[in-house]
Amino acid sequence: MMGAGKSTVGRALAADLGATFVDLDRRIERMFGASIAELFEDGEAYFRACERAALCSLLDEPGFAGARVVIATGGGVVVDPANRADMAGAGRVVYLELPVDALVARLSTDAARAERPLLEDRASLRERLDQLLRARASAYASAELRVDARPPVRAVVEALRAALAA
Ligand SMILES: Nc1ncnc2c1ncn2[C@@H]1O[C@H](COP(=O)(O)OP(=O)(O)O)[C@@H](O)[C@H]1O
Ligand SMILES: O=C(O)C1=C[C@@H](OP(=O)(O)O)[C@@H](O)[C@H](O)C1
Ligand SMILES: [Mg+2]
Repeated sequence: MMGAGKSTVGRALAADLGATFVDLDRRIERMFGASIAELFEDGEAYFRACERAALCSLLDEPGFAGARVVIATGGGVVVDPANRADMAGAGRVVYLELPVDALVARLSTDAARAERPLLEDRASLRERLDQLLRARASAYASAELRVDARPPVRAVVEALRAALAA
């Protein structure tokens, strides 16, 4: 989910593993020459199409198969079943799990919400996150691995490494 720490933890994990790090949101922005917020101005469906195109282009890159790559996706990538299938086929998919209270705490700044149009203009951040978590529960449950995202970044990275090595 947004705010769980995918971008932060993913970058640190990649550095530890000597792997390439890709933040899919940044790749979408480069590919389409627009910010996430700008892409959402044409509607969520348009953003999802851009997101799918960016994921496919990454997974189809020559040399991707067998490369050491850590990808932090956006939290909504799993809404499209085709993305779920492609990610499961391409690598190990990890769900970073965080209770809604902690998500609210991490997403309460204006900057965090400006980068995440789905959370803008909502009276209650908690209600919106609860609603999205309910809608996405089965998609998140389909991940191969689930890691507790509450501890400090370093501890989450270590837990990820242990889960991936098991
Ligand atoms: N383990 C953590 N403990 C405390 N704060 C964290 C942790 N992981 C990430 N954060 C903070 O939470 C916010 C959201 O993190 P981010 O990596 O952007 O999440 P995501 O990519 O899943 O939306 C950032 O301010 C980040 O510094
Ligand atoms: O969960 C979502 O639908 C989204 C998550 C965001 O990424 P983060 O999960 O990195 O915040 C970004 O892709 C977009 O705002 C939509
Ligand atoms: Mg992110």
